[in-house]
Amino acid sequence: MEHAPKAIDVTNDVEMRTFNFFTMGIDGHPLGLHLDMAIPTILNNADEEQQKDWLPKAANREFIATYAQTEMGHGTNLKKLETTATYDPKTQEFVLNSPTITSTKWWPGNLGKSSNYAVVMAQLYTQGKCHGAHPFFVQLRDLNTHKPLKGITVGDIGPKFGMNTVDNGFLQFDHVRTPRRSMFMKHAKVLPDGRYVPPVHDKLNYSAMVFIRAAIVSGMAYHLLVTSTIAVRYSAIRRQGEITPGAGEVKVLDYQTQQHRIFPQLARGLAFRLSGQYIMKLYTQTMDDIRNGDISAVPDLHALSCGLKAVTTHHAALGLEQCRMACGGHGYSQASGFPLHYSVAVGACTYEGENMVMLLQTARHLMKIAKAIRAGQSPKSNKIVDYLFHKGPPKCLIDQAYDTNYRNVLESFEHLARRQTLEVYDKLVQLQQQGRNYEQAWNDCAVELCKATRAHVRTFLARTFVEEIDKISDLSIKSVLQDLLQLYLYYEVTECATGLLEDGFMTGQQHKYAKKKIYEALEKIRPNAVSIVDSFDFQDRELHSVLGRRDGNVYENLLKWAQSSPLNKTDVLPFHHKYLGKMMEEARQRSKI
Ligand SMILES: CC(C)(COP(=O)(O)OP(=O)(O)OC[C@H]1O[C@@H](n2cnc3c(N)ncnc32)[C@H](O)[C@@H]1OP(=O)(O)O)[C@@H](O)C(=O)NCCC(=O)NCCSC(=O)CCCCCCCCCCCCCCC(=O)O
Ligand SMILES: Cc1cc2nc3c(=O)[nH]c(=O)nc-3n(C[C@H](O)[C@H](O)[C@H](O)COP(=O)(O)OP(=O)(O)OC[C@H]3O[C@@H](n4cnc5c(N)ncnc54)[C@H](O)[C@@H]3O)c2cc1C
Repeated sequence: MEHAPKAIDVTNDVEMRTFNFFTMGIDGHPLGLHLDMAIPTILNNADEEQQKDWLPKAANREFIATYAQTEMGHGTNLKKLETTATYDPKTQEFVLNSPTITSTKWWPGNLGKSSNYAVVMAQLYTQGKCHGAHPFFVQLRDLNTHKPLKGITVGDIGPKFGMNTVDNGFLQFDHVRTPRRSMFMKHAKVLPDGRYVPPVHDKLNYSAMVFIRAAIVSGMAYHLLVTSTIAVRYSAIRRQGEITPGAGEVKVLDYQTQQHRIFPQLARGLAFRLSGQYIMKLYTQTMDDIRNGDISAVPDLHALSCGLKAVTTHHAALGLEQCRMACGGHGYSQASGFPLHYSVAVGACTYEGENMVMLLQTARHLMKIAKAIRAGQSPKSNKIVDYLFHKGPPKCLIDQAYDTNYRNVLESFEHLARRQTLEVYDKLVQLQQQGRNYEQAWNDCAVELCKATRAHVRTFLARTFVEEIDKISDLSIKSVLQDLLQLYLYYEVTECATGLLEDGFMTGQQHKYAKKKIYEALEKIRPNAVSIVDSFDFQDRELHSVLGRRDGNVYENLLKWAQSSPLNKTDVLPFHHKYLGKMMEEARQRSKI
C-alpha cells in the first residue's frame, strides 16, 4: 500500500508560507525571519559550499535563524554599527564583540526566544583594518538545551505596538569565537591568512533588505485589500440615516462620502498589487543577473524598492485608518479586525528602513538622473526613469475627450515628477555654489527631495496599473477594473494637485474635471463593490473581523463575540465586592449618617 502523502512539504517555500499564514495568523510567528530574511541571505550571500551546508538544514528547519542587524544605537546608519568581528589568523576564527550598551543588537524578530542561529551584521576587522559591516552566520543557542552559548546574552525586548506574537530580541557578544567560514563569502571574503577580498559591489551584503522591501509592496496591497473588504462589506450591512426623507434608512455604502473614503483604498490596494508583482520580478531577475556576474541593475532595483516601500507603507497606514473610521464605533472594537491589521501594517513604515530614509535613498538616484539631464545626456533605455529625460506637453491635457489609455493623466504625473526632480536638483547645485557643502545642501533640500521621490513613485504605480489593465482580455473583468483605475488615477491627480497647480501646468478647471471623474467612478463602482471584494476570496479567518464576515451576519455575531469576552464569564466580577462594591456600599452608609 502506498504511503499517504505528507500534508506539508516543509522544504517547499510556497507550501510552508501558505501553511504558516493560515495556521499562525498575520501578526508573525517564530519562523518569520528565518523564512523571510535568513534563507534569502543564505541564498544570495553564502558561497556554494556554505549553501550546500546551510540551505538544506535551513529549509528542513533543523535550526531557526534570524537577521540581527539593528542595534540599540543604530538602525538606519549602518556605517556606525558597533558590533565587531575581528579576524584572528592564528585560530582562523572571528571574535564577535559588543563593545558598548548601544552596540546591543535590538529588534531582530524571533531572536528573543525562538532562534538558535542568526545572520549577524558586524564591522569586519582584519589585518588591523575595518572593512565595514558584513554578515556572519552565528550559532547563538545550544542545539539541545536551547540555552545561550558562552559569551552570549540574549532575550526578548518586551511588548510592542503590535506583532506581539513575534519575539523581537536583544543580543550581546562577549568575545565570542566563530569559525572563519561563518562569514558569508559569496561576495567579500577573508582568506585564511587574513587578507580581505572585496565584493564586486559593496552593497550586495544588503540583498535580504532589498528582498523584503520588494515583498512589502505586495504585503501592503494585501492589508489594504483586506481592510477595504471589511469596510465595504460592513457598509453594505450597516443602515443609518436617510438620503431621501421618508424612503427608509440606507446602507451607509450609499453615501458618497463613504465611497470616497473606502473605494480609493481598494483602488490603491490593486495598484500596489500590480506594482508588487513587478518589483518582485525585477528582484528575481536582478539576483539572477548578479549570479551571472552582471550587477548593472542593482542601483535601479534599490532605488525603486526603497521608494515603493516608503510610499506603499505610508498610504497603507493612511488607508487602513480610513477604513477603520468608515466603520464608525464598531470599527474601534477589536471585533472589527482593524487594530490587528493596523498594528501589523504600520510596522512596515519603520522596519526595513525608516520611510523618510528610504525616500531619500530613491532621491539620490533621481539626483543622478537630473545631473545627466542637465548635462545633456540621453536616456539609457530604462523603462522606469527614461520619462524624466523627455519633454512632456507644456500644459496639462487631462480634460481632453480622447485620452487613450490615460496618456494625458500619466503625462501629468510625469510632468510633476520631472519638474520636482529638476527643481530640487537645481536648488542643490545653487546651494553648493553659494558655499554649502553637499551634505548640508542635501539636508536643506530634504523635504523637496522626498516630494520628488513620491512624484516619481506615483508615476510608476500609475503607469504599471494602466499597462496591466490594458493586458486583460476578458472584457467584463476589464470594465470593472477600469472603473477602479479611473478612480485611482483621478484620485491621485487631486492628491498631488498642489504640485500640478503650483507652476500653472494644470488649471483650476482641470482640477474640477478630475474631481468630477472621481465622483463618476464612485458611482460606477458602487453596484459592484461587494462583488469586487468577494472576488478576492479572502477567508473569514484571514480577515479576523466580525464586521467583514462573508455571510454578512454582523450583529448576531457581534453580540456573541462580546459575550465570549473573559469579562462576561460571570455576571459579577470576583473582586467586585472587594473594591467597587465596597466603595459604593461605604458611600451609601456615609450618606445615611
Ligand atoms: C541605505 C542606507 C540608509 C544607507 O547606506 P550606507 O550608509 O551604507 O550608504 P550610503 O548612503 O553612503 O550609500 C552608498 C551607496 O550605496 C547605495 N545603497 C545603499 N543600500 C543599497 C542596497 N541595499 N542596494 C544597492 N545599493 C545600495 C546607496 O544608494 C549609495 O549609492 P550611491 O553612492 O551610488 O548614491 C542603509 O544604511 C540602510 O539600508 N539603512 C536602513 C537599515 C535597514 O533597512 N534595516 C533593516 C533591518 S532588518 C529589518 O528591519 C527586518 C524587519 C523584518 C520584519 C518582518 C518581516 C516580514 C516581512 C514579510 C514580507 C512582506 C510583509 C508585508 C507586511 C505585512 O504583511 O504586514
Ligand atoms: C516591527 C519591527 C521589526 C524589526 N525587525 C528587525 C529585524 O528583524 N532585524 C533587524 O536587524 N532590525 C529590525 N528592526 C529594526 C528596524 O529595521 C529599524 O528600527 C529601522 O531600520 C529604523 O531604524 P532606527 O530604529 O535606527 O530609526 P532612526 O534612524 O533612529 O529613526 C528616527 C528618526 O530619524 C530619522 N532619520 C534617521 N536618519 C536619517 C537621515 N539620514 N536622514 C533623515 N532622517 C533620518 C528617521 O526618518 C526617523 O524619523 C525592526 C523594527 C521594527 C519596528
